[in-house]
Amino acid sequence: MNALTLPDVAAQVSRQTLPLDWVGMCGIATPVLIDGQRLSATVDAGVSLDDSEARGIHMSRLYLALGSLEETPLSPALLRRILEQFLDSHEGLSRAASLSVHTELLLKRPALISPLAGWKGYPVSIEAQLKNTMFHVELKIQIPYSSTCPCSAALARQLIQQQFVDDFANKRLEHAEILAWLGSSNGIVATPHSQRSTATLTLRLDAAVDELPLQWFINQAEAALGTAVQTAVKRADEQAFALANGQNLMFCEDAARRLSTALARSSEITALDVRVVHAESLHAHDAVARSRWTREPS
Ligand SMILES: Nc1nc2c(ncn2[C@@H]2O[C@H](COP(=O)(O)OP(=O)(O)OP(=O)(O)O)[C@@H](O)[C@H]2O)c(=O)[nH]1
Repeated sequence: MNALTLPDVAAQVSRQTLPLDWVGMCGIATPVLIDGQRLSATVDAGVSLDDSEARGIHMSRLYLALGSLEETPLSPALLRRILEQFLDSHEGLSRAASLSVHTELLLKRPALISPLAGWKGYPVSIEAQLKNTMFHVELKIQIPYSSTCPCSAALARQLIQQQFVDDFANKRLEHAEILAWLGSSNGIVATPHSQRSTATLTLRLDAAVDELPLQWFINQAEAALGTAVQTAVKRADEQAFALANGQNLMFCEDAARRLSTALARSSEITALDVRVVHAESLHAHDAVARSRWTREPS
């Protein structure tokens, strides 16, 4: 038996006629090339099935079109070429195609003070769509950071003041005694709560952008947030981190506003969705804020 005699169910007419919005494969394993790194990724690839009578799409044609992902650096142009192959190989069946690449970008980050550095992983998804010649790319990036509650800091400061009143009431203030008190556990009788937090940025790239500026967006976001989580840490780095957090108190609302304002200045994007999650240590639930923004067409 040769290939010509193999039954082809996809080519049959469907008994139920109904177009489908999306048909494809999710979780295809592949290497991808981003910023000179060869990364392990999973891909979701699909097309619409607009021919309501066609039994199925041709999944092998989508799968084979993904071959260039392991050889060519990932870019909007490459994603577009693959999506065009999806549609060319489904002529008469499909008018829309989409491709999502999920991976983790690894960036080496220096310590705050010591000459150390370490790797940090940033989960990213690159999602491309082609429909009626309209092509667009969205980047989804997750960025971990640290946040200290401003309300908790104010309440802790008040308790420290109260302790000072209790310990020094009706006493002559001696510099050496106060210095020693500040270094004791009474001098910091309460501490504000802080938490590891996550910002998820969804950015729609302007059609003129011909690269994937993932690192640039991550750097912009971390600069806006101010207290990125660290990699290699010695005591000097931990002390600098404690100072940075003390000078950078923020509610989830503050974090969402800072990110939205910082990224709205970027001409590379036409739409932005910022979602921040503060995994509270005060509560068993999270504090969450969201900001969405779309550039008006000029
Ligand atoms: N459409 C469809 N295909 C499926 C599904 N699950 C598995 N497949 C298989 O995907 C394989 C590849 O399909 P095709 O691309 O049509 O393969 P082919 O007919 O050898 O390739 P062409 O000659 O290019 O059409 C087939 O063996 C299908 O059985 C499904 O749910 N839908």
